[in-house]
Amino acid sequence: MSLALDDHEDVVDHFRGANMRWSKIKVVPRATTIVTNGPGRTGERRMYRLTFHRRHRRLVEDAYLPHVLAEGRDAIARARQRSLHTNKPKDDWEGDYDAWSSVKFEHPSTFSTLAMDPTRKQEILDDLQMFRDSRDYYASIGKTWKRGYLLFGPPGTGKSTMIAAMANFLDYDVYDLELTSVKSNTELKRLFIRTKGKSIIVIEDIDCSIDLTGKRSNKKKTDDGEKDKESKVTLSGVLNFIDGLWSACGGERIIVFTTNHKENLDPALIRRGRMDMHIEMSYCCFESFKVLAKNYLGVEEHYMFSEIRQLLGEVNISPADVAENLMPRS
Ligand SMILES: Nc1ncnc2c1ncn2[C@@H]1O[C@H](COP(=O)(O)OP(=O)(O)OP(=O)(O)O)[C@@H](O)[C@H]1O
Repeated sequence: MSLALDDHEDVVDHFRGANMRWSKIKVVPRATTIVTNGPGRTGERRMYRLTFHRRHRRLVEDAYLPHVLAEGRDAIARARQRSLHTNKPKDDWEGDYDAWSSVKFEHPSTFSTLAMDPTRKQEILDDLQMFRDSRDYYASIGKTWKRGYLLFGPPGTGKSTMIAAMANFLDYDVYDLELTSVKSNTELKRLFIRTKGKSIIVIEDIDCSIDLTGKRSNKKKTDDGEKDKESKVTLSGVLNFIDGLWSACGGERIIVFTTNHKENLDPALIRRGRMDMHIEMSYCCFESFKVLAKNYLGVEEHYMFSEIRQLLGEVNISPADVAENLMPRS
């Protein structure tokens, strides 16, 4: 729902026993000079006027205006249509503004459907919450408002699912950066500059995208088996991307790397300050199993649970494999 006021229309808001009257007014400058703000505009300004009894002045300054601003921010966030962006190959760009293609972000994963150790889950939630609420703190210590998370663990343990849960929790957009289709550090920089705040920038399987000598990995081969000679994103390009450039682009961005092999990554890439929190996604423990059983079967207690607990202590099985087995079979 959106509300608007017509010119000279009034609306009264009741706040803690006080009446707050909002009206929309037009102000035409008295100066003879005509200021044009675009076609047909003559410098006329429209604004909202708030009228209240003088005895409510402190209430308005200390409580009502902060309340209105917070409500406004929430309304904008609620109305915001979130997007999942993926980078296009450079040849398809019609300019930098066209570097990303976007679709509606509609992943259903949340922290309550995410199966992992509950204590660790709470730590991550607290960390994200703290990040989101720390704009003033980052400004006061002179650091850019950004945070890096490294998600590592075997396939099917929920790294992508965690990213979706983070985006849903924070109400952020997701930029899924496919590094293997970026041809140079300059292109990487241009892609980055086109990202917006309130977003999570994701590089999945980072170890498969660049190698530790700073050259591109040889994963991507041309048809005749030759290495793709055009690929020139380097480790230092990625390091610049993570820290050097942030300051140019404002804040409220999270960057997430995922990998199945943390041990293969250059320590420079994942040191604290770049990847602030390292999160291990591991095989299914009993606590994770209970979340999956509840999600998939609606079962919270079962006579087989003690046997399952024992089995999960003995074998490594990913949450993806457990989930697959909990799906109804035809
Ligand atoms: N921890 C988890 N909690 C809930 N569901 C999970 C979890 N892990 C895996 N799943 C289920 O398994 C599917 C695959 O998991 P996901 O893609 O998140 O794993 P991944 O660790 O990113 O795997 P890969 O390393 O192969 O990319 C998900 O769509 C989800 O349904």
